[in-house]
Amino acid sequence: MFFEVKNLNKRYHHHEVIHQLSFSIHKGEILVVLGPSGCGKSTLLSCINGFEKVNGGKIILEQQDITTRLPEERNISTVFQTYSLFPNMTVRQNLSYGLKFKKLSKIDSIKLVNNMISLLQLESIADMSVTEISGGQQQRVALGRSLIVRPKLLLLDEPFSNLDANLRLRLRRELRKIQQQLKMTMIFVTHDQQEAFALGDKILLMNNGELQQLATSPEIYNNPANQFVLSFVGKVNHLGNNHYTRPEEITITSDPGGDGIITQSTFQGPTIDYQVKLHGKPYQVTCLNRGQVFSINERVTISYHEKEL
Ligand SMILES: Nc1ncnc2c1ncn2[C@@H]1O[C@H](COP(=O)(O)OP(=O)(O)OP(=O)(O)O)[C@@H](O)[C@H]1O
Repeated sequence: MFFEVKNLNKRYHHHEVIHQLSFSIHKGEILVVLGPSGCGKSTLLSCINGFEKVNGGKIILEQQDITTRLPEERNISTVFQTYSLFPNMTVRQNLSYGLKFKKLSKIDSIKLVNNMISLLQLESIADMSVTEISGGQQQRVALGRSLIVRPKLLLLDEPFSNLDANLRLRLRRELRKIQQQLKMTMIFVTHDQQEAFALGDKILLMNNGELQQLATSPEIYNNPANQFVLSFVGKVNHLGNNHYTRPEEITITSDPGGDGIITQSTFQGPTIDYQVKLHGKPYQVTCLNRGQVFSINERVTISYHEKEL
């Protein structure tokens, strides 16, 4: 296995933030760490990159135990939410900064910087100060600065959360492409489910410092391991005794004699969200918008398959 975390424990004073966490990653994979605010995602990254000491367990990179190594001796790079670029330098100078410690010839350094500029499409802003470029461009430079030193493992801590929705989407796609081109192994932290589903080869879902499920996006969504996972990813209608159905698994049919009644309707464009009341119980329903729109107070019948945890 390329990278392994075994029985990791981390405490701040007496507060245990990570408890017996174990997982592994293949080379060239993106693992997305997903979980609610405060569940320990950033702390996990800090233990992996060595900014924080662990209280138990092992961290192994390419069969080498790196648990107690200094951050600069781990061959791991981190991209943060705040870009932390050098404000008095140009894009090119920011990119070349990390290479100073690499004992490369000047020509090789220039070549690597130029390659990174073209990989990240930064040609038109390469000689501008980083204070003069947009947030999306700054984040691309921060990514480039981490990639240029060719770490064995790249950690990304909510790198796109300061950017608007469209830019996030674009950078997510670009990151995926670059990751595949460079065959880079990455751990990407987010609390955004859509981002996790779109990016992760695997998703590690955490709560209160404990692993809840480690699986692909479809597995997590379609076969949640427990109640926490079921409720954390997507919407759900709980039917009692660990039975449930997802809103998109319910079909509505217009029926003047039906027992269901439409009580809420939210038009989303490609989909429409309804609340249907049936025998006093509200059901969340998501329908593909195929032209039929149900009205509030319209009588309907609903049908669905129950699933069991
Ligand atoms: N340096 C620290 N000293 C003491 N407690 C800390 C420290 N850093 C984090 N914590 C606590 O550890 C817990 C986990 O924090 P962490 O930042 O890892 O969570 P997170 O999942 O990354 O949250 P978010 O999504 O909000 O960034 C929180 O209860 C936090 O208050």
